Amino acid sequence: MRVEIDRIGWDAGDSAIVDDVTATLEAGSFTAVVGPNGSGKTTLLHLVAGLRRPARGEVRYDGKPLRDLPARERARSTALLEQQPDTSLELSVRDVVALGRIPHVGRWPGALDEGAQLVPAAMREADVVHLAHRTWSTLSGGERQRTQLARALAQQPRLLLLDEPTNHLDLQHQLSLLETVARQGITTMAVLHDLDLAAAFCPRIIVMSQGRVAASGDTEAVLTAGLVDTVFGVCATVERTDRLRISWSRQGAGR
Ligand SMILES: Nc1ncnc2c1ncn2[C@@H]1O[C@H](COP(=O)(O)OP(=O)(O)OP(=O)(O)O)[C@@H](O)[C@H]1O
Repeated sequence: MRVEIDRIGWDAGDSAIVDDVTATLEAGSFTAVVGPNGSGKTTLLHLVAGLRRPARGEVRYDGKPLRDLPARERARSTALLEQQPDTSLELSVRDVVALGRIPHVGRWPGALDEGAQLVPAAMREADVVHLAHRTWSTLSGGERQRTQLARALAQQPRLLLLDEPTNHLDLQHQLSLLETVARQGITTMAVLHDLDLAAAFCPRIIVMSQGRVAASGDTEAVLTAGLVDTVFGVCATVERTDRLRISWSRQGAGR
């Protein structure tokens, strides 16, 4: 799915939290959204998901204004992984993953029948097969994160929106989660704090600063040492070896 974000804005009281943001997510592309704390990344993700309605501008899915899409169609096409999924669920991991089928079948436990093939496949992809019978509330943060990814994959969305998906994950699982997402070929937008991971996995990037786009486009062109200093206030080294690498050295002068 191709997503156009066209001059969108969203306010809280008198403050513009997201302002005049324009970007395109090409079909099948993987885009990182980076920026300092409070720069509007999660709000932007929610606007693209349709959880918030822009006060200005519009979001289009394959050319159709998101506000005109029926809620069911939007729920089928878009999967959102939130930062802090609910912790009080008493469902098993397999049941949580099967919830991903609800937008398609519209009922429970039909979601489990219909997902007979897709649910285990998604669990294998996200490395949670061994947790199938564990209760959600007993999982570690990283196990929850991977279970939520399996739920999203079981949904077979056309747009995947991830809010800090590598939060809580050990290094091996950070890499495997991003590799798993990248090989799906689904249009994906992920809020990431780790610039090196964004550089390694996301060919496209949107850099947010104070609610606006500070820079966007091809990650290799956008992520320069100067930009990292200006936006994050950190001295960084950007190298192109086998891949684009970002390493920080110390606080910079930019902010
Ligand atoms: N409903 C709201 N009312 C008032 N302020 C809000 C509201 N939602 C978000 N904000 C403010 O808007 C700013 C952007 O929030 P947002 O969560 O989008 O930032 P972020 O870039 O995702 O931050 P972080 O990296 O810390 O997760 C923050 O200062 C936040 O406090």
